[in-house]
Order: sequence, then structure tokens, then C-alpha cells
Amino acid sequence: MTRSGPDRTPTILRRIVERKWEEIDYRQRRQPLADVRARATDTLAARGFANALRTRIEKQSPAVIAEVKKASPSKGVLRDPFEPAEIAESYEAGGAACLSVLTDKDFFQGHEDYLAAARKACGLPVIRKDFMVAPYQIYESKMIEADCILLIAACLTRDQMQELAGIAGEIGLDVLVEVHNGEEMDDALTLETPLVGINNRDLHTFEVSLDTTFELHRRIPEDRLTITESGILTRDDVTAMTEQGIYGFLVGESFMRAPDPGEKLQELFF
Ligand SMILES: O=P(O)(O)OC[C@@H](O)[C@@H](O)c1c[nH]c2ccccc12
Repeated sequence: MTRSGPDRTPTILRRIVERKWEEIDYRQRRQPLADVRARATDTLAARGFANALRTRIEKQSPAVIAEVKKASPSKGVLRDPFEPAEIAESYEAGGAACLSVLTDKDFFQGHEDYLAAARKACGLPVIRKDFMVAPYQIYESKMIEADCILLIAACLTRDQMQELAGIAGEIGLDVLVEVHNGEEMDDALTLETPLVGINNRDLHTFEVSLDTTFELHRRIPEDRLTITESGILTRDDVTAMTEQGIYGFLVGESFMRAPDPGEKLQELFF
């Protein structure tokens, strides 16, 4: 698989992806692809991630992917101490449909163990939030019992996305494809996955604008599920989305800064 991504990749993402390739090379030396692939196909069936969202969205009820994230490059540490299992329980009690767990160590202070701990503590399906560029990572995601993976269009060409999504499909992982402009959307819509995330955060400037969702949402066909991502902070933000028929949400920061993340979820959405 080629290592060069598309020209559109913003600088911060370029740095993350370069580092990601080093990490993949290192991991692959410790545990070869054939081994990871064998262990991936041995793991149990995934919890249905897309289904959990679809059921709620079809009832016009908020489908919240609640994020378990210690830190981010733009905001620094969001939560300390950070207890993924407790957070997961709290999210489930607060009405989350799914979880998102950061596993990138270098930029988000995440870890695979956080995914395992969070998933074990609840019955919700979990997306592995990381920067997927190689087939190795897709098998690895299944091995660590993720139910869904994220493909970020800003750092993948159309061909790369199709290859990675194809592998995910073969091993029973759902796919959330993330876009933040029209060009990325065109590529994303060539995938079969129903889950299309619109990231309101511009990765060139880190600025957040909910208008990104309002503009791009119109281009998503009826049979897909729109997920608005980043910068959802208030009930007004939520209402502005549901008024446009958008019921899928991915929220991290505002929950992570609250003493009880699940209570905050309930306050914002229900
Ligand atoms: O913390 P926020 O603003 O609620 O955003 C959550 C989520 O959208 C954000 O963490 C995110 C969206 N896409 C990503 C890709 C990689 C890492 C993180 C992300």
C-alpha cells in the first residue's frame, strides 16, 4: 500500500500520519501482520455500531457517540484523573448510543487498553478513534475488539479509503468516514458505509464552525446517516442540528470537562 496520502492533508495531520507510520513499522516488527490478522478473525462478533445509531436516528432521537479522550493537540489535557471504565459506565447511564475511544498515544494521550477497559465496562459498541492509514491497523482494531473504525478523508486518497474500508467489511467492522469539505465528501460517498461524519473542526486552523455541517449535510444522500462531529457544546447547538434533521452526534470535550460525563450528556441531549 502506498504511503503517500492526498495533497489535501493539512500540516498537523501530516505530522500525525508520519509519526503513525513509524508506530506501525515498530508494531509490525513486534507482531507480524499474519499474526494480527489471524487473531482478528478469531475475535468475537462486533457489537453493531451503525445499527445502534440507525435505530435512534430513525426514531428522530439523538444518537450520541460519546468520546473517551484524555487530551487533544489543540486543547491539551481535558480530564485528569482519567478513568475510561468509569466514563464508559457513566455514558451508558446517560443515554449514549455508542462510544468513541482515542487510541493514539502521541497526540491524544490515548491507549488500546482504554478501549478494552471502556468496552468491558458497558454494553455499547465502540469506535477506535485513531489515524488509519495501513491494513495492519484495521486487523489490529478488530484484534483489540473495536466494533468500528474511523477513516479520515483528509489523510487518505479515494483508493486508500476503499482498500481500508474493504478490509474492515471483510472482518465485520463498521466504518465511519470523516469529511470536512466537498472534495472529501465526493470521495467518501464512493464507500458503501452508511456512516458519514462531518467534522466541524478545520484541521488547518483548528477553528470550529457548525456551518460546516449545515453546508455539507445537504450533499449526503437520504440512505446515509449524518454524524456531526466536534464543537457541540450547548443545548442550542443540539437544537440547531435536530432542526435540520441531523440526529447523529460525536461529542468529546464538553463531556470530558464535566465532573460526571454521562450526566452532562443527559443534560445536553435529553
Ligand atoms: O471534543 P469535541 O470538540 O466534542 O470533538 C469530538 C470529536 O469530533 C473529535 O475528537 C474528533 C473528530 N475527528 C477526529 C479525528 C481524530 C481525533 C479526534 C477527532
